[in-house]
Amino acid sequence: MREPTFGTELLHRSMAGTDTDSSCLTHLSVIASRTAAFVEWPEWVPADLVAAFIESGIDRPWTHQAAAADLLYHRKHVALCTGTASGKSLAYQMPILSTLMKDPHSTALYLSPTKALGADQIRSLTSLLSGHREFTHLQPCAYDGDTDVEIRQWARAHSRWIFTNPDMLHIGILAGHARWRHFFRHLRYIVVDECHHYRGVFGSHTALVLRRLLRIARSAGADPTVIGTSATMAEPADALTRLIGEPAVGVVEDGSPRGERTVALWEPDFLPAVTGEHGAPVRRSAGAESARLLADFVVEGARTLCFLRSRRGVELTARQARHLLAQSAPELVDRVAAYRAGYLADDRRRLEQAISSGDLVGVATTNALELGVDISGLDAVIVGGYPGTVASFWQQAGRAGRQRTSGDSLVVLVARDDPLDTYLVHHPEALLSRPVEATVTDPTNPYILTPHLLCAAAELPLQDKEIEAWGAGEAVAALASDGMLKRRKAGWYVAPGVEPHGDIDIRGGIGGQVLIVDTTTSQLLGTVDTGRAPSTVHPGALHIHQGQSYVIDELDLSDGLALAHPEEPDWTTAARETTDITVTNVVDRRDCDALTVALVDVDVTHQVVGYLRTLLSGEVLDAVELDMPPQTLSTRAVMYTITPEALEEVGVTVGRFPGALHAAEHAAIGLLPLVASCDRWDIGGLSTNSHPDTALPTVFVYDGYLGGAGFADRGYAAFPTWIAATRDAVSSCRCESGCPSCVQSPKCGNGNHPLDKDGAIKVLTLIGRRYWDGA
Ligand SMILES: Nc1ncnc2c1ncn2[C@@H]1O[C@H](COP(=O)(O)OP(=O)(O)OP(=O)(O)O)[C@@H](O)[C@H]1O
Repeated sequence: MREPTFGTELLHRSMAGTDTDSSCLTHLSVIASRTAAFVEWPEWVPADLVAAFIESGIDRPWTHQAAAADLLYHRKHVALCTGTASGKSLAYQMPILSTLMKDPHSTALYLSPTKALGADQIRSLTSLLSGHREFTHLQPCAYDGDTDVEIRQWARAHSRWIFTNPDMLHIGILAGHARWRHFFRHLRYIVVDECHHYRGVFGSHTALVLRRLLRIARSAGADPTVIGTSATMAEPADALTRLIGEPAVGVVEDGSPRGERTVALWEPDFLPAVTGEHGAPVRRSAGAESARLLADFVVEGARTLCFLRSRRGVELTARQARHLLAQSAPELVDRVAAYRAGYLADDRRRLEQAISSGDLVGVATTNALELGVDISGLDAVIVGGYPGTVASFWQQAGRAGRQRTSGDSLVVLVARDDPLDTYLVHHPEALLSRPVEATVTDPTNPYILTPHLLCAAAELPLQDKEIEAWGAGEAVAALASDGMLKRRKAGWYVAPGVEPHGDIDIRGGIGGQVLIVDTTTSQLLGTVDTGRAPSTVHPGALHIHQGQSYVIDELDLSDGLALAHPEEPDWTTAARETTDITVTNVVDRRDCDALTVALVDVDVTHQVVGYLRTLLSGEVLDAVELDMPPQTLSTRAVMYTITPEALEEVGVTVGRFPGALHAAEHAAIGLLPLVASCDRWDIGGLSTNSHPDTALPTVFVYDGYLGGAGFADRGYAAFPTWIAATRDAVSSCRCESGCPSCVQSPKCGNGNHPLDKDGAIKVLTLIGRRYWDGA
């Protein structure tokens, strides 16, 4: 028998003497520890800098740090992909600080997807440099939405290492690059931290912002080298190459030490007396189960981070854990807290210190603490609900075991009542042995590319060879015929009066924005893009802002306003919408006799018809009807058709077509995130007995972004894997005739009716077989 590990012992102790059901544990595995591989400091690092590193506690670099640093120093773009807490910062600090010390003009730019992470990096850099007069001229400085106007001016004139994010780079730096001429002329390094974050629409926008950055730096006479870092990046060299549009070298051999990590997969049991939609059984929620584990671990003295998907989930889980502790160990109640986005930097720092010092033993958090935060001494991580990607799962898992002594840790994934989570806790290899997913980006999506072309032309005239390199010939021709771009001798210019930068929301919105306003205080709570407003901020919708709940009173799409008031109801809402699809173009197709699978361009017309109010226990409270205007989205879809004869042959009679296809569609939407790094809310679907464009039983799964964010393309490329996993998920679910863990969808426009679970298994089996037969 295997020796008990730190993790198994902790789990065992926590479960002993509680009513926790051990049958919830579906899998347990142990990832072995690893010892450090050190090398000497590269000879090009100045002695003063080596002394500063040693003083900060780093005696020698690990192998991967020196390898990546050396490549970067010698002007090769590097993708560094090594584990969490493997000291990726040192890998770029070495060459950047060395060059900045040797060449008094050179500059560097650091980009992170969040402001908080940039602030952490500056803090650790400042602490490294403090007390060394020879570094005072480096002046690292943040330049983001929180930076005061005077500091911005100062930073432009004096800072040699700017810390910013892609949003600010786009709107605040590239848009006014003339004011940054000195900085760009000497730009030697660009750090793109936490690269795996740049996926989907945000990734495509960032890829174009980076291309614009490189061309501006080059036109100013510089030739910067890029390092991209991540603990969880598939094919790192290719991923960085796609992101910056230039070849990069990968460094993946990890020389840092690692403790033993025990991973447990956990499926909460069905609740005995509760039923959901159409009488379906309901499982205990991932949040409630996570709170129970959090309280148990805290009682055992294990410092634990518990990740939840929503801010509200964070608040509720912390509250519930404290409530449980009040009964069993009241002295520990105040050692548990909630952490959510929206905290000020100082509060966040205090909280991180309280976790590091052990004053706080348990913290429930959103993914705000997932990225690169260096908190030491954590023993356990609870992942309350699969976070959507394997990459995120490992990022969250990697927050534990960061202490240098043993570094042993326990990670528990608690499944939500949803097909993907169900699948993963019963197929551990699909989570634990699968490489992290490739980041899906598509910078040639014309809806994303076109506005960036205007920005690029406004920054510097566009050259034909750049247009070719960006694959932008058609988009430029369209802009020219619309009179937005004009050709002159020096290249393409924007037409007078065109100011394109403000029209881009690089976090995903394409098109207009709806402002969400609290009518009791007139405070702006946030924005949502117009296309998504009817399904997210419809009247009656629950909206969460920084952990506070609001209920929407009114949505005015023409004025771009959603009005809300604060309220703390004990229910959540999910919009119900109907969908129509028209196929506008077949991009690729594969005919396998009775089955056709195709990648198609489509126009999707949505109409929100109501919403469902669900109690936090999972019980459905009621369904409310709504009449919202229809909206059309041009995007990409994966589509399959099956002949009626083939369906009947496998025992799905005509009367069962709608339920079988509908259930197969729901489950496939739930499982697409397995093959494309997306969230189930990024995609939608439609199934029909006979579609006007195909005259056959047809299922569509479409990308929820204008022009597509690459998710449907990925589903098409991985179609057989995706369908096989979907079939497995549905058939391994223990419910009788369909539940949220397999074929029910939280956003179904038809109230999850009709659904035929057995029919779906037959359809999915049939597709899998025909696809391979047609191979
Ligand atoms: N060569 C080294 N020897 C000892 N300690 C080191 C070494 N390099 C880095 N460290 C320490 O390891 C810790 C983690 O470093 P860092 O935060 O840079 O890791 P990371 O790889 O960026 O982590 P994540 O991916 O989780 O953000 C820091 O406390 C750092 O001081």
